[in-house]
Amino acid sequence: MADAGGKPVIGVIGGSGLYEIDGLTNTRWETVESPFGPPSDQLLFGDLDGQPMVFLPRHGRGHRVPPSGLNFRANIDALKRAGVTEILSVSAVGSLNADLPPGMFVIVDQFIDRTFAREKSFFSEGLVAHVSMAHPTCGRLGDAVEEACRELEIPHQRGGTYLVMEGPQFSTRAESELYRAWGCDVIGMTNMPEAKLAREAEMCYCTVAMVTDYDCWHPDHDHVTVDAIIKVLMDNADKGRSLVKAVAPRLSDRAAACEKGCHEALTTALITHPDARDPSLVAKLDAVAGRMLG
Ligand SMILES: CSC[C@H]1O[C@H](OP(=O)(O)O)[C@H](O)[C@@H]1O
Ligand SMILES: Nc1ncnc2[nH]cnc12
Repeated sequence: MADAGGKPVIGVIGGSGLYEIDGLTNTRWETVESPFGPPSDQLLFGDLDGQPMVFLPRHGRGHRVPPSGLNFRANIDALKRAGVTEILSVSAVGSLNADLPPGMFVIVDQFIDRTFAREKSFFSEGLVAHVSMAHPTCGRLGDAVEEACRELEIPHQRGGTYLVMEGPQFSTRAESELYRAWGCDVIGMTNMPEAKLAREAEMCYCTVAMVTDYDCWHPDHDHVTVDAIIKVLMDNADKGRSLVKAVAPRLSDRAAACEKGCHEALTTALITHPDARDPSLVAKLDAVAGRMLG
């Protein structure tokens, strides 16, 4: 359990290309068990310039787990159990927008969820909840990421819509054009239901998306391949790691409670009458919804 003495604890979910954190001291990999099953890997606990940090490689060390095989519920539940209050999600994405070339970082603020083969909620029969997803990312965490991008002179865009596809195959040209017509900026396979579950678990969540390719719509660029993605990621890995290092201290002088309301998302969400709740589900939700379930 990471303890920041009432201050925010940052958890980094590292996507493709971000498998470690620079400058982390007092590190230890620990197994965190979750009633929702095994997370992608052990969690790496450490300190970054005195700020407690927890790191989870989204696809596991060695990139073993495909997007549809990720146990998103276990990942978020384990981070919550570890004491994390704010999640910085780092992701590789394709660009759907001519103004977002490879190498650009996008501080995502909206999602369109087109996934269909994933467990999307901690809640189910026996305890029903409906949280708001109107603003799926945390503006306070987004401010910290934006300040860090500016300081490091990383080319970035504040705001953007991330289309989440099921994968694992990349999109067809017709799909890519459709998502562009919808006004989407970037495309990836992992941030949903991650963001929904972070909201249900009352944690701040913000995505920094690193553009690696133009998917398959751009007339002047080849369609995306893993090789091309890895090449851009290697060129940008240092920037991604420096960004995480620069975000962490920006949180340390803040109150743990997020003024955007992320830590109170369940206050108005539970609808099942206390007498009608399933005790076994209530027990499973001890970390995610303990604040509301007592
Ligand atoms: C490496 S190819 C595509 C892979 O990369 C992205 O994952 P992440 O968000 O974890 O960086 C994308 O969504 C695919 O899963
Ligand atoms: N074009 C793309 N489509 C889906 N996921 C991606 N991750 C990186 N580039 C991608």
